Amino acid sequence: MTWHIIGAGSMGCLWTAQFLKAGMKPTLLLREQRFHSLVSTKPILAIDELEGITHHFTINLDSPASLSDSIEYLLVCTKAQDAEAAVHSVAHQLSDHCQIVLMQNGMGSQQAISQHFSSQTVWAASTTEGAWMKDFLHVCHAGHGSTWIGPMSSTPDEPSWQRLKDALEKLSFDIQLTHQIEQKLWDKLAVNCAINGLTALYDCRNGELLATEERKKRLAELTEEVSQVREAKGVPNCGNLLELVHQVCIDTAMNNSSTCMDARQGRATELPFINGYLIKQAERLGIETPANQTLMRELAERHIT
Ligand SMILES: NC(=O)C1=CN([C@@H]2O[C@H](COP(=O)(O)OP(=O)(O)OC[C@H]3O[C@@H](n4cnc5c(N)ncnc54)[C@H](OP(=O)(O)O)[C@@H]3O)[C@@H](O)[C@H]2O)C=CC1
Ligand SMILES: CC(C)(CO)C(=O)C(=O)O
Repeated sequence: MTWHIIGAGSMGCLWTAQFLKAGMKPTLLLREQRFHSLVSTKPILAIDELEGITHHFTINLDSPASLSDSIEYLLVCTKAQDAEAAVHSVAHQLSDHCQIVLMQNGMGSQQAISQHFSSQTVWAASTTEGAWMKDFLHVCHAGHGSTWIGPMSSTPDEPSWQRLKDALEKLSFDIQLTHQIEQKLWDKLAVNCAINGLTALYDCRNGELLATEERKKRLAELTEEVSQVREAKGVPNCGNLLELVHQVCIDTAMNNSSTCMDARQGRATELPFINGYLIKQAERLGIETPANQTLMRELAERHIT
């Protein structure tokens, strides 16, 4: 069984390395230009493990336009704003029974892809694994975590669950297939709605959001609005969301959030799929979200979008 991974950034390289470590032969799909610049080289993927060891693997690279294989398992590791285009770019090669796993933060891209690719089985993942890129095809595994994967499309039949389970079973990551992926996505959305935008606004580490009463108040207001929308959509709360947000601030105290890093580097952020998604859902339900709207306005004034 062969996995194709699209997006050769932190997550794409991290997961590709896991398949290689497990003795599988994944293909990593690059953007056309990047792929063609590498055609005459023998590409090596390097991963710095948390334990201090660096592993090197020779790797199969390809690009959406050059690809001749049919795709049976596709792992999508782009940012949320690029995910739909990435899946469309390989649509011609997706087999009818292809399993597509979406690794994006935020929400909205998963729903759009699962609606469009209704003949394939679309799964969404939520992960607490952490990784960052040291260089092109050189990834650092920054933190061990867990990954939950569940169906976005109407519940897949038993053979589809089994096929996905089999395709992942050799990996040493903690992976749980779940019927409750929507709850996991909403938990992560609450964390990202509260932490990501504020860290970009204050240009601070995650832990510094707990440093003043004013920041803690904003965390609480942002999280409360996520709770209200989630409840109105009928997604059960599995615990206290604000406690979860505080715990993530503590556990990742020294980290700069992905949005803070994107803002520093003048890149587009995933906020339209985080606070932007929440605001749109709230509008449909007639719920006010002043904390999230104020935050998005303040960020836009600083050209963080
Ligand atoms: N890094 C982490 O620790 C974690 C990340 N996540 C989530 O995982 C997702 C991926 O994040 P991450 O890996 O960090 O992001 P990166 O920006 O590091 O990687 C995304 C990669 O996808 C490539 N890409 C985008 N569109 C295409 C396309 N059409 N064809 C081929 N390649 C494409 C990008 O290329 P280019 O640079 O040219 O655009 C880039 O190399 C995000 O939603 C993120 O929030 C979740 C948990 C942890
Ligand atoms: C959990 C958190 C906030 C960790 O930094 C994250 O998901 C991100 O940075 O995007």
